[in-house]
Amino acid sequence: MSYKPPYTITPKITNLVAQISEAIGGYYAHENLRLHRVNRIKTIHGTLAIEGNTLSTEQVTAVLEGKPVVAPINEVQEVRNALKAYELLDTLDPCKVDDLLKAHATMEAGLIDEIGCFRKGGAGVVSGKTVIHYAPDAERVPFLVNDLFEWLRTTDEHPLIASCVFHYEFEFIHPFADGNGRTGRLWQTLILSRWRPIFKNLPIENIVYKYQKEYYKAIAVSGGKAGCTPFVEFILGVIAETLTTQEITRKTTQEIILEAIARNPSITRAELAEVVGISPDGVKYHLQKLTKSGRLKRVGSTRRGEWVIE
Ligand SMILES: Nc1ncnc2c1ncn2[C@@H]1O[C@H](COP(=O)(O)OP(=O)(O)OP(=O)(O)O)[C@@H](O)[C@H]1O
Repeated sequence: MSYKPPYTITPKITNLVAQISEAIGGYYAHENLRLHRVNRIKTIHGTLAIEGNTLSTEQVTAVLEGKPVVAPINEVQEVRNALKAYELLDTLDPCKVDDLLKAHATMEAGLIDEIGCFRKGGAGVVSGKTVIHYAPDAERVPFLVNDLFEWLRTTDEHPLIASCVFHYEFEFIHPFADGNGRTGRLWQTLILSRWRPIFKNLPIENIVYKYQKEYYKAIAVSGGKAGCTPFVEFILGVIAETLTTQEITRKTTQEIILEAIARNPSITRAELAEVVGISPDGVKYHLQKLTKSGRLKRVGSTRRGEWVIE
């Protein structure tokens, strides 16, 4: 029988999925280059700071711009690698194990010997002097990872939930000698970006960093029969907070109108009012503005005609 990770859909999860889905509808999927850059820097800073990298966002920016930075050489290398790994987001297939290995090789280039391959030895997570997680034996790792990817390929779970479950299960397996946190977070972003491209631009890692203690706790209290329910709730909360607190581009009313017209050029004013959530008079005002500025043209009669986007 194929593997199914244990978790429960709680009311909190359902509510967060609804809240995030609603919020995401108001954001641009298109690239805004300045924000893309700002948010990518926040992402890289956040995901590396969780693991103890000391570079500031200014230093991460300098590395991105190819400027010299006074900092430990391996930390600068971590930043370079993470920047390259996040640049791969458009080309990686979230359901391919080979692509995971490729991402890991990029994330760990020049830092450890075992790059782009599963660990050969034991692994664990240590807090102070205490081992808080003993990862499964190395021989089992390829099978466990394959089972997890098979689940990801075939599940009809909502991507918001599936990506959190994947993230937790991945950290539990701890497939690599190092870089499990960074690669797991990258993979969740990858899965989410295939659902809504805006996720490439959302610095979720930055908010995870803000709640680093809670992130570790959510992993620690997950597991057993109850599965990763607490972790799913935690990460969905982080995504919801990212959507409300970070600088991301909101769609304007006119952009929503143009999108609706692109889908249906004969859409009526009343229908547009429904889509945008404003009055028909409000729609009229925006249609006039769009026509005046040359973005939109009416062809044919008022009743039977169509809109043409210029
Ligand atoms: N109790 C736990 N069980 C499993 N995984 C955990 C637990 N607590 C934390 N983790 C995960 O393990 C990650 C740390 O693993 P690992 O050291 O391989 O990652 P990393 O990206 O290389 O970090 P570092 O730069 O510190 O080496 C954390 O970021 C978190 O995702």
